Amino acid sequence: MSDLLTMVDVACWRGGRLLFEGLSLRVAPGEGLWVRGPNGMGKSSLLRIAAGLLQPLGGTVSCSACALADEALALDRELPLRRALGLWAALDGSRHVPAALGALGLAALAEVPVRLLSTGQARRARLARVLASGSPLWLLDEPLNGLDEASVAAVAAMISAHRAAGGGVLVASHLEVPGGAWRTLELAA
Ligand SMILES: Nc1ncnc2c1ncn2[C@@H]1O[C@H](COP(=O)(O)OP(=O)(O)OP(=O)(O)O)[C@@H](O)[C@H]1O
Repeated sequence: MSDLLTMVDVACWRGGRLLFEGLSLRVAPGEGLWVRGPNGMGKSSLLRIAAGLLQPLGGTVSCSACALADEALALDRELPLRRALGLWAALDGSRHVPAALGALGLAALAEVPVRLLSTGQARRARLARVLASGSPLWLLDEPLNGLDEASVAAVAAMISAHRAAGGGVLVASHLEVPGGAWRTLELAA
């Protein structure tokens, strides 16, 4: 099966400096790749390049349909959560919203407007958005930030199931993320 993400010899210039160069990686179906490194090394920038949101200085990027969960909630604050997630699901032509709500323990909040979610609930909602998208490749930026123990377990189960179904995950995280074995990529100065 072909890779979900391939980067070859990628370089990134941001904030007036070279963050990294000569970076190559791949994520195959079922795989997880964990990007580590100190603050400011370019982990989030790497995910944005993979998502096509940031132009690399050099190199080539080939990425299947992907969904990025970063700091941005990217959900309409005025809509009930179920409908806000539905906009993302519709974009990909999939119907994964009930599964996403259930997986992140958000089913009881389906009709609550996004703006009323607590900080932790909103963090779970940004991950539910990724699941709802039905995308084969997930790009997760610090997915465990601000999550309680039960939510971390839910994220682990969600990642395991996604990988078992042939999905791939590229995660940037300071904490070890459960959900299967990870290959690691260290961004260092
Ligand atoms: N929008 C932007 N414009 C200019 N420079 C930026 C922008 N976003 C980030 N940078 C710079 O790019 C560098 C890498 O940032 P990035 O967020 O990719 O690092 P990171 O490894 O994810 O950091 P952290 O672990 O703190 O989240 C930093 O020096 C940062 O100041």
